[in-house]
Amino acid sequence: TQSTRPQRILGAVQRNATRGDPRSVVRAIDQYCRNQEWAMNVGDEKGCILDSVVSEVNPATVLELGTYCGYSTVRIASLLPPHAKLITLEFNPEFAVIARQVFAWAGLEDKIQLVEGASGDLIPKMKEQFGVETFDLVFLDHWKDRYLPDTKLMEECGLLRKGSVLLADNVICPGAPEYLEFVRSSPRYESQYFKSHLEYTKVEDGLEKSVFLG
Ligand SMILES: O=C(NCCCCc1cc2ccncc2s1)c1cc(-c2ccc(F)cc2)cc(O)c1O
Ligand SMILES: [Mg+2]
Repeated sequence: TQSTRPQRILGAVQRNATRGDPRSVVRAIDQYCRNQEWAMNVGDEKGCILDSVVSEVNPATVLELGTYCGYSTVRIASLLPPHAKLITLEFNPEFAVIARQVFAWAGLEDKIQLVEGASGDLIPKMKEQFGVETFDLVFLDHWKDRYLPDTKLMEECGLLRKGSVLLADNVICPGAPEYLEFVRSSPRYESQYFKSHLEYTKVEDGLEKSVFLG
């Protein structure tokens, strides 16, 4: 039977990356998706911006919305301090199966908790079910029309504190216009745009970093 793109990405990791070496996993996925077939990983160019924000925030608690094959999850987890906690939400069970194997290959499964389900259902359960107080960093990379409602939901659920950082992928392509308008005009956020390109292409895209002011 025909393999899926996530299965082929996992194959590229298992063939080309070294077990327990997260950077080699990231490199193997980037080389495959740049040379063989495009996939919606944040990619190497935007990935460097993600790395710099993670290093600057040095978060103890991270929420990622949208796991896919776990490329950005591995990038983030490889930069976290020892007892930090990364929760990543994935809606598609087939993606989740692949991502868990990518985390295992990278040797990061102890730092990452993958939860399957829709962000709108899971965010209200974060405190009681996952023992989370607030998130120091949130990486938004799921359905683009959920960025704004889920940001409002995280505020309502008390999951953001003064200084929490939201980092949103794809604010230009595919685009999240309502989200951009909100974080750039709200007095409760300090926003900054990092211009880049859509993964593995020359198309413009970028990341929006927004600090919650409380
Ligand atoms: O859709 C994208 N990403 C979200 C996938 C949706 C997965 C979800 C996870 C989850 C978890 C919890 N609740 C609900 C959800 S829904 C996406 C798309 C492109 C793109 C760009 C140009 C194209 F021509 C074609 C695709 C590029 C990207 O970097 C993306 O991130
Ligand atoms: Mg994306």
